[in-house]
Amino acid sequence: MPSDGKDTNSKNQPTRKLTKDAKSLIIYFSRSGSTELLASKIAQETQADILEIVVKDPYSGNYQKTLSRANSERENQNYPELDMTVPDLKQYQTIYLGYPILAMTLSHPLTAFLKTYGARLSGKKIAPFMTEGGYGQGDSVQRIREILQEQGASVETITKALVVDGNKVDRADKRVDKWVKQVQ
Ligand SMILES: Cc1cc2nc3c(=O)[nH]c(=O)nc-3n(C[C@H](O)[C@H](O)[C@H](O)COP(=O)(O)O)c2cc1C
Repeated sequence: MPSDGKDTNSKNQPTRKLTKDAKSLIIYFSRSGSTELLASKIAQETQADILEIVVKDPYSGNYQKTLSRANSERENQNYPELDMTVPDLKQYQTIYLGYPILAMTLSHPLTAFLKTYGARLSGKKIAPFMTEGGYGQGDSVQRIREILQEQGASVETITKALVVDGNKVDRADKRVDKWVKQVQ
């Protein structure tokens, strides 16, 4: 599995663009910036608002430490505490949900977000997108569905997911364009 090195997105200011009129919102978590780059491409195509998920205790820049933490969070179902405020989301019809695959599954900040705010996504079109290191989407979309159901959110529409290799996001424009058109 490729290491993504020392970098960590937690040192950047969280991205947050919430307007009065947008009908779509991109909600994403990114540890080392690849999912963030993909989210910015989707934002360019859709003019959607953007809400970055921020955790209180950021993941380490070290691959092994992050892997241990992600494994332990999964095994103990002990998901990270978030450090953000979330609006009521009523104005949005489509929610693009973005995350990296960490330890074969949905990143746990996304899990925490859905477990806390999932009910606010009820009745909306959910469009999952992710970056990964070559092992694919794992059970992540299934997890999104399960958690939303647990939260009592109605989940008729989860679109086909966009899955992009984290090292190839800069070359993914055509795929992003095609996927966004399918979602809309
Ligand atoms: C701790 C850790 C675990 C990972 N586990 C997987 C995995 O199970 N499957 C996979 O395809 N990629 C895995 N990756 C690769 C990431 O999904 C990939 O680097 C992703 O683009 C990172 O996104 P980000 O830069 O937005 O944080 C892992 C990366 C890290 C750091």
